Amino acid sequence: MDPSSTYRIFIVEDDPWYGEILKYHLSLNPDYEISWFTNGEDCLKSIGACLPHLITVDYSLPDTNGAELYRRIRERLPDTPVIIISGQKDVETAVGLLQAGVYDYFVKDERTKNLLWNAVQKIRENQKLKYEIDLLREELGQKYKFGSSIKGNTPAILKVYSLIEKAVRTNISVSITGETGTGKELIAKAIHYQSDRKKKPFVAVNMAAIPHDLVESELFGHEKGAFTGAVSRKIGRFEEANKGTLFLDEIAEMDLVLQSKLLRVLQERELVRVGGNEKVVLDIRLVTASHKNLLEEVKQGRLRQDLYYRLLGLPIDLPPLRERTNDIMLLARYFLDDFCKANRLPAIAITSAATEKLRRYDYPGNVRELKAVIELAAVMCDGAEIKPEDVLMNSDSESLVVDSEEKTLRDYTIQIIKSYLKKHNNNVLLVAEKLDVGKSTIYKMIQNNELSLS
Ligand SMILES: Nc1ncnc2c1ncn2[C@@H]1O[C@H](COP(=O)(O)OP(=O)(O)OP(=O)(O)O)[C@@H](O)[C@H]1O
Repeated sequence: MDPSSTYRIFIVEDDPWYGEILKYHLSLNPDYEISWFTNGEDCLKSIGACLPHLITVDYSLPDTNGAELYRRIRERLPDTPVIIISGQKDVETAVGLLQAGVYDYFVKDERTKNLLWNAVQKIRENQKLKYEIDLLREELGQKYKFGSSIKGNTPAILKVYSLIEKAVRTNISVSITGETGTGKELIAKAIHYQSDRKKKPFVAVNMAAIPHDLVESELFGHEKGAFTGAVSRKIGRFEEANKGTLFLDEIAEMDLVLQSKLLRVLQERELVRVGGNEKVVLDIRLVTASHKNLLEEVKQGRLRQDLYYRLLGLPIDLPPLRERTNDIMLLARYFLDDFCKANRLPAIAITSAATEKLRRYDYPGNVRELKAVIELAAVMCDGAEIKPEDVLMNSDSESLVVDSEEKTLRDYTIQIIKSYLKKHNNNVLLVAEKLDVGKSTIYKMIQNNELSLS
């Protein structure tokens, strides 16, 4: 329900005078469409006809009370915020209602109107954000479908598609293995965004990237004061991923002590934050990835065998690109079109000699490297077609770093000019001529500190 256009508020209030006040006050915002009911049954009946974004409920009603009406609303509208407005200040009832999940509890006095006004605004803002996040997640779901962002037609990759389809039907853990850049994270996202969990978070954690002494608190969170520097409570990545998917990348990098903690959390399906007592119940799908052979890690004593079997679930092995050469040109075309679109360039062709060169290379960095090679070729070429000399593999040039992602055209331009300057002893005129750019372009980059003549 989009909360940004007409915003439907139900008021349940049997006191005609107070009901009129609330209705009048909230109607001051022309976006709000107010429906006023004097008893609980009428409100429940109307829920069937149109869905409210928010409901305010007077605690004492002729046919029911606020707690009972809240319970019945909740059965039908689990996500709609309910505010209870009561004639009496009853702390025990208020605490009980808040624990049951009502959004807020106001006592009728001179401040109620303003409190309600502010609460409605805040709730609506949150609902708008949530609505936008849902839309974005929906879009991401489309993005991570086979054929849209995961490309490949070779039997090896078709087998991977069929395993993903099997994985999304259940909540089974998935362990993905494959060399760097083969698409492990992409597959993990595809599983998440095609599963029932797609509207909940996808949280990715690279075990190799977290400093050793912070891993536990990063994964499981900590309470305020748990250790020096723990100035406030921190929610860990497991909790962040609750109801969604947790992707633990480079799982083999975990030390043995942490492995036993992880095993306990997975077995008990609950965790306790570092320095705390409260148990947090977990409902996550776990997807792990590694470029190492995990069974070999078990044999070498670096990975606990019991953890290995816990994590294994449905194993998916991603073949390196050199073993699926028939996918190279499909991927190359896809990355090239994508790059041209993102940089508003006209479509670029690939000559057959360049195709040959692209197909022959063995891509130690796999799909990620192919993507970088293609993007660089798009920059190096004459704008119409990619020729073999535009296809620069890592092995062709030490000075050109082609394995990074998400660069802009300008980043690439700077990178290339830098490498040419280095190669030609900072001879700006020669470099300008060779790259067919104006020398003033290079001088301007030097002036802007984007380049230096070192
Ligand atoms: N089949 C594919 N179709 C389209 N793009 C792909 C495919 N496989 C990988 N990619 C792209 O290649 C890049 C690297 O993929 P990803 O990060 O998923 O690899 P990875 O195996 O997780 O790498 P690492 O082990 O280094 O973390 C990403 O830009 C991804 O979108």
